[in-house]
Amino acid sequence: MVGKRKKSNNNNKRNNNRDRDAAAGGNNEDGQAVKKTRTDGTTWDKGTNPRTWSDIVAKNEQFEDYYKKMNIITNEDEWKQFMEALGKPLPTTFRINTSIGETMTQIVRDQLAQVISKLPKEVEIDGQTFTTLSEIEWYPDHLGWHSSLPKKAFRKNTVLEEFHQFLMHHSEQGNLTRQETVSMIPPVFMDVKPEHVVLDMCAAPGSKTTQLIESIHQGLSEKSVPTGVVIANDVDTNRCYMLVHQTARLGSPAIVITNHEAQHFPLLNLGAELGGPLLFDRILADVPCSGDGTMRKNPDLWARWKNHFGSALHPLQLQIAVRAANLLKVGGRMVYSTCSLNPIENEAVVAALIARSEGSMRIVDVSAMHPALKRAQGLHSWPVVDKETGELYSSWESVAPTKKARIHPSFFPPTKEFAESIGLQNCMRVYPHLQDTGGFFITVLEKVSEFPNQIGKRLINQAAANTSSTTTTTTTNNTESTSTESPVSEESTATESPVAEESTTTTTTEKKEKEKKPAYQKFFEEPFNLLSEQDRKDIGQVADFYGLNEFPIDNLLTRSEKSAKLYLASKPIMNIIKGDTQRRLKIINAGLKSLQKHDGLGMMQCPYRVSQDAINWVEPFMTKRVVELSHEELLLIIRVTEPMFTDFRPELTKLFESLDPGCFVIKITGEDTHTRGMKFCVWRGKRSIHLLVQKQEIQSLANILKVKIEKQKGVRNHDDSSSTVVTDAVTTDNDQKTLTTTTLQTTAE
Ligand SMILES: C[S@@+](CC[C@H](N)C(=O)[O-])C[C@H]1O[C@@H](n2cnc3c(N)ncnc32)[C@H](O)[C@@H]1O
Repeated sequence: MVGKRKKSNNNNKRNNNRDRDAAAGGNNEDGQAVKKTRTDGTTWDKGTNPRTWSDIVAKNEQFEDYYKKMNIITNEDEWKQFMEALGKPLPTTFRINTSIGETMTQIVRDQLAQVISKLPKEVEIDGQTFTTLSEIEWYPDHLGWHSSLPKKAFRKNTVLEEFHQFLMHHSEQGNLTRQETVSMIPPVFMDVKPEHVVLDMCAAPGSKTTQLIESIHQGLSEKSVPTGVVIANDVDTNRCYMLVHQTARLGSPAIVITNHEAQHFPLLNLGAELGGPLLFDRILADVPCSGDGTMRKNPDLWARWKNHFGSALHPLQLQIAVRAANLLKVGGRMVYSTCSLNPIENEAVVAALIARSEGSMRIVDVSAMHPALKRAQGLHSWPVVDKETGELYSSWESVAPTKKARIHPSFFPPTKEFAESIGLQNCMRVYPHLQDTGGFFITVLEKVSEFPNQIGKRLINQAAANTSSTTTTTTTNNTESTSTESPVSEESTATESPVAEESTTTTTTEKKEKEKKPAYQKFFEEPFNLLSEQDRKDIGQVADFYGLNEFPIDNLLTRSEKSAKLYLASKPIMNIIKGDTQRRLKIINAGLKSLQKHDGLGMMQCPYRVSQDAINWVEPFMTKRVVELSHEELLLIIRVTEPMFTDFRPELTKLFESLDPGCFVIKITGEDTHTRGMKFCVWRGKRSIHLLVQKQEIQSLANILKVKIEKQKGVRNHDDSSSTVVTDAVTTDNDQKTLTTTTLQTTAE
């Protein structure tokens, strides 16, 4: 009898997992992507024929029936507008990145203004009128933009083509991010300050992460290192490498990329001297969801959408939300968001989290923030639909006992009184027809006191006692405290959820299955380390060579024994590396590769070159080897690839001759809005120079500056042998970009 029940429980669990994976749509059980992406950003399921919008029938009766029953929109006319908007492709939207520094941001703004001045307001294509470019009204500081032009329009005339080039070039350079409007919403409600310690729990592919990093970079002076950090986490290792790629474009010393299940994200004890347990000022829980708010971007979802997708993911979503609440500092803010319209993935999770928090979490009323953002209120009630029969349940009590394994009490709405008391209406629902976007759900929450059964409670109290005590010197040793109060053991009691409850009935076979770890759990990244004595000596040499007088050497990390690469990292990252002595945090990448060794070049005075990704952080500290060039001189370097010293004006020829061989930095001066303020790492060879920038980026630069790159003449290499050696031995920058776009498998650095 018992055995039978176990078997049925296990079957239920397997079915639940299968449902969850189907609902999440993005990954199979091994964490591998089962979706493919077209060049226009839309996706299709692997193994099926890729289809475009013209083949899509934007209709699914089950979908319409379900959401009518859910009463998400009660007005019949509005419902029609909603369905009509859902059945159209998404407009192109983007935002200008501010983390590239004030000068570059202004340059991009100026160029955008130039593009806009040439663009007609509207264009007609095949009898239809499209707005070329308009501002996203609610997005702060005129940084968000919206174009309803279809892709094919860009090829129709030269002005639009120019706009297209602008978009392509600046996204590649990391100066702007193409991102769906609704996806920009959660970070702007997080109110991230530069000194904050932020966790993005389900971060890949990372568009919101980049916004969070921008807030950390906000208002920094040129000669500084950020004081905060964003830890961007994802369970899927391959998607973590997408994060590496996405965040590399921004070049931030304030980023850590980790690979954990968000629901088990470790609470690190950094030791008394480093502040004790690592809790967060801000957490984004942009959880895996059924994604039916993205049907405009992923039209294939129309054909496969099922009414049980939402309930399949609810347990995991709740576990992640509970973990987030535990990891948040008291007084800290978290945002829970999904790109789903389903109340079971949305209000139900928020209500269950608050109920479980026993008053320690509250929903923040943000209706006065960003008033131009059109939004609907959170729902107070909804029915739960039986997957097989379509029957509607209004309460858990009315569910047949045989169904109770799959239908959890937390799927149901709370009582009217509870919903009102917690202000469930303050959750935000963004519908496609409100401002021509996808669909999204966002709730801002605040932690007002410790969570019941708060994980790491003793460590937290101890840290609080340490900070308030001015007389006692603490002797708590990091390893001791972890062994006396292991956050791991607390995790299991803290994450109560239907999924966790089910796992108590695991059979031996299942245990064995579990032991065969899925691919995403294998972890073989090289750890990050503090600098050794030898490294510090080498840095002395580097500092002399580049005149790095006040460079923050204490903010450097290495990764391999050879210390081939030095990473600039903000203080909270340094604290994590120092304090996480047991290496519990599975770090894929941390900080920003700033200096890189060029092995095999014994004749070089300085073993390190500056990395192009970090140029904005390193150059302000350089008192030597920075050369100002004009716009025309940059064009020459791009066109000729390896110009000789003598190709430049006499002063420059002399200057290049007087530099020791190795890396130096050029800064572009003058009034040209395309290039003013740009900085590049350049190699000084024996008689010629060349950019230490990835080929692809040089090509994109050439496109926007309308320069034709000349084929390199072989003879030049013979003339200038050192430059040939240099070209072979010194790879251009952004190794990580090449890595992520090609194999996505090896160690990312
Ligand atoms: C909605 S997407 C996140 C989008 C992302 N925040 C952005 O703005 O680009 C959900 C992500 O959650 C990840 N994920 C799924 N289950 C997870 C888990 N248990 N823990 C952490 N991440 C998970 C998926 O791999 C996916 O990358």
